[in-house]
Amino acid sequence: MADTRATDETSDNTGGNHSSGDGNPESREVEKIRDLKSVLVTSVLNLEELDVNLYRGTHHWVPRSRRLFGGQIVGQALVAAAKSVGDDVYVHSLHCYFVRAGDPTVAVLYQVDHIRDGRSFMVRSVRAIQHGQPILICQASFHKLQPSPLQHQFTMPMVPPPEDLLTEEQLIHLYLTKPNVPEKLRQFLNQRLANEVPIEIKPIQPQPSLRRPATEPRKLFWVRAQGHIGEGNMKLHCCVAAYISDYAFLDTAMLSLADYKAKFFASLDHSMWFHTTFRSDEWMLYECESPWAANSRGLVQGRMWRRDGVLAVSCSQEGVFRVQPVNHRNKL
Ligand SMILES: CC(C)(COP(=O)(O)OP(=O)(O)OC[C@H]1O[C@@H](n2cnc3c(N)ncnc32)[C@H](O)[C@@H]1OP(=O)(O)O)[C@@H](O)C(=O)NCCC(=O)NCCSC(=O)CCCC(=O)O
Repeated sequence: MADTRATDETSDNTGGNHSSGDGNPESREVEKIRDLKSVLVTSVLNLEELDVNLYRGTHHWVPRSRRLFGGQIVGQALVAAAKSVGDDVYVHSLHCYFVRAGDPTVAVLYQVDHIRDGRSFMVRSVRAIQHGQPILICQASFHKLQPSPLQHQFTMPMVPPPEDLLTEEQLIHLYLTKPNVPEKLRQFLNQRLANEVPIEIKPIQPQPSLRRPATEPRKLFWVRAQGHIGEGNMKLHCCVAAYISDYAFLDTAMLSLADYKAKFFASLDHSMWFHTTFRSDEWMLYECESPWAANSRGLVQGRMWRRDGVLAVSCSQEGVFRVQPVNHRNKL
C-alpha cells in the first residue's frame, strides 16, 4: 500500500511538513505548538512500570462529566499490552468494556495477562484498576506482518482538505465575535476553549449553534494529535489513535434527535481494528455514523482515513444515553 508519511528528516527537527507555515503570525503560532512533542507521548501514554506486567498511568485532560475519558483508558491499556510483545508484531484489534466510571483524582493501574503466544498472533488481556476494582477490561490481539493477495477497502468520502477548514477553536473564536451571543452560550464556549484536550479537530460541516435540527446520524471531521510525535514508532501511533478514536465519537448517535439533551451518557464498550501504518499526528479523516439507537443505547461505527485515501483504522462503540427534552426558553 502507498505510504505518504513524512520522513524523520522533515518531521522530527522542523515540526513536520505541515501546511500551516504561510507566513502569517497566527499560522506561525500554530506551527510553534506543532513543534512541541505531543503531551500524549510525553505524559499520558508514558506509563510507569511498577512491577512485571504492572503499570501506572496518569491523566492530562478530564471531560466535564468528571469521569475519566474512555479514550485515555483504552490508549493506556494498549500501551501496557504492547509492552509485553516484541517489535515484530502489531496490534490488529482490541475489544474493551468500560465497567465502572474512572476516578480522575487517582492514578490507574494496568495489569497485563499473557493469554496466548501463537506463531502469528499474540493475545493479551489488560485490566485497568482503581480502588482495587476493574474500571476497564480489554483484550488486544497482535499479528505479524503477513502480506496476502486478498486486499480491498471502501473508498474515502470526498471532503475539503484540512487546509481549507477551520479548527474547532477557530470556529468558536469566530462565533464569539458575533453580536448577541447569549451569556450562557458564551460561558460554555469559553469553557471549551479553556479545555486542554490534546487533540485537534476540523469539522467538515460545523454546527453553527447548539440549537440544531435532527439530522442523519453521521459526521465527518479531520483529526490529529496535538503536537509532534514523528515517524517510526507504529505501536505508539496505534495507542494515540486509540485515545483519539473515543473523542467526539459517541455523540454521533444523538444527531438524529433534536430538542433533547443527554443528561447522562457514557460509552459501554469500544472496539478497534488497525489496518495499516499511519501517523496519528498527521490529519486523518474520521467518518462516524450511527446505524442504530433505541432502548437507551446507541451504536456508533467509525473509519479513520489517511489523507491519501487509505483506510487506516475502523472503530465501533455502544453507549448508554439517558435523554431529556431541552427547555428552549432557557436554552443556550
Ligand atoms: C455504564 C454504567 C453507568 C452502567 O452501570 P449501572 O450501574 O448499570 O448504571 P445505570 O443503572 O445505567 O445508571 C447510570 C445513570 O443513569 C441513571 N438511570 C438509571 N436508570 C435510569 C432510567 N430508567 N431513567 C433515567 N435515568 C436512569 C442512574 O441514576 C445513573 O445516573 P447517576 O450516575 O446516578 O447520575 C457503568 O458501567 C459505568 O459507569 N461504566 C463506565 C462508563 C465510562 O466511564 N465510559 C468511559 C467514559 S465515557 C466517554 O469517554 C465518552 C466520550 C465522551 C466525549 O466525547 O467527550
